[in-house]
Amino acid sequence: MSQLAPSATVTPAATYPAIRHGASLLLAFRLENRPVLLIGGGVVASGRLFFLLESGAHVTIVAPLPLDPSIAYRLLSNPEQITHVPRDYQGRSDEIKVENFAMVLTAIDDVEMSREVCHMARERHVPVNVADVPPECDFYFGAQFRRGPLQVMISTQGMGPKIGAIIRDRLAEAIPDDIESAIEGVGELRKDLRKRAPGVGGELGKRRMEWMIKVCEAWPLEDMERFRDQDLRNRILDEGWEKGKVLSPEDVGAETIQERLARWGAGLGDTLRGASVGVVSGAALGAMATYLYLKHAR
Ligand SMILES: C[C@@]1(CC(=O)O)c2cc3[nH]c(cc4nc(cc5[nH]c(cc(n2)[C@H]1CCC(=O)O)[C@@](C)(CC(=O)O)[C@@H]5CCC(=O)O)C(CC(=O)O)=C4CCC(=O)O)c(CCC(=O)O)c3CC(=O)O
Ligand SMILES: NC(=O)C1=CN([C@@H]2O[C@H](COP(=O)(O)OP(=O)(O)OC[C@H]3O[C@@H](n4cnc5c(N)ncnc54)[C@H](O)[C@@H]3O)[C@@H](O)[C@H]2O)C=CC1
Repeated sequence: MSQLAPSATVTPAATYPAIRHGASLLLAFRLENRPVLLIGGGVVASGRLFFLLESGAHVTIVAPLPLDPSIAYRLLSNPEQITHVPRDYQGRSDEIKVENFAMVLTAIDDVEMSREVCHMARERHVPVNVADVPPECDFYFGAQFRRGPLQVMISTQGMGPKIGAIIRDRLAEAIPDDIESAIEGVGELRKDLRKRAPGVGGELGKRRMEWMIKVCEAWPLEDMERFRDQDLRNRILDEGWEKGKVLSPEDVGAETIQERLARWGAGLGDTLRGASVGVVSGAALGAMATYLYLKHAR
């Protein structure tokens, strides 16, 4: 309870949403290069490992052999991100201490050991997830999908993980195709804007944010991938930002052939970088060009 300052005005309660307890705090946890302890080597641990590797964490896995095949594969494919200790975790007597990690996860079929690990982690204020015992989780995983920079997670507060996965599949279907290009385009535009109007906060920061909000509102999601084109970004900044205006897609006109080719070039580059074959034949290039054409032509 706090004492309101005498000058504070209280707005009627109806103005603000009511607090409904029972929610989790949804966050995007940044783990790049941070150490995480993963105990267990089965199929659930394998799912945890995948998401940890994508986040850039360094994972210490303590689990006896045999490991789930996908974990064995990751040990070979991402050795720099994983340390494997091939034995059972011993709880309090183990020389691997929970306090040396940013996060601790157990995915084992030993509830007593899981409970011990949970207590150890909580004593040291290290966030912990125990896959088989929800009350021993400081945070839950959720059903999720990723499209480039976009990540979506569904939580049902532990009530129904499978229904969470079904809802996730429906949401994924509803997201426009190639949303990653739209987000990348906006990211590039924000980066260029910051070069012209650098710094944090202040009047300039306010103007920058107001302008970005208006740009995002003026452009349909499906068109924002065009911001990946440098010439278009320059135009939007020169004729828009510099003059206190916001250009809409109508203002800049339909995409020019040059812009489209530039975007295709970027797309083709990505495709080639992602290709697992070293040599791409002329026929394959032609097929890729057709694919990109169909993908981008509207
Ligand atoms: C609390 C939580 C803790 C945590 O794990 O963080 C938890 C707990 C438990 N799950 C159990 C069972 C199953 N879990 C799944 C699947 C997933 N479980 C996930 C998350 C969570 N599971 C957290 C809450 C999430 C939320 O709030 O919605 C998902 C979303 C994410 C992920 O794990 O990566 C992933 C789907 C990902 C995907 O499909 O993409 C399936 C289905 C399947 O395998 O296909 C089954 C069998 C069917 C069923 O039981 O529904 C049991 C054993 C129950 C028992 O013994 O009967 C417990 C323990 C308990 O409930 O007591
Ligand atoms: N949260 C979730 O989404 C789900 C949770 N579960 C629960 O999660 C737990 C793990 O599930 P699975 O991976 O399917 O089990 P699993 O039986 O395939 O794997 C268990 C792993 O833990 C290892 N292990 C056991 N004691 C250990 C110790 N002291 N130290 C290190 N490793 C140890 C085993 O060697 C094995 O590799 C189970 O209790 C299961 O009920 C199951 C399905 C989904």
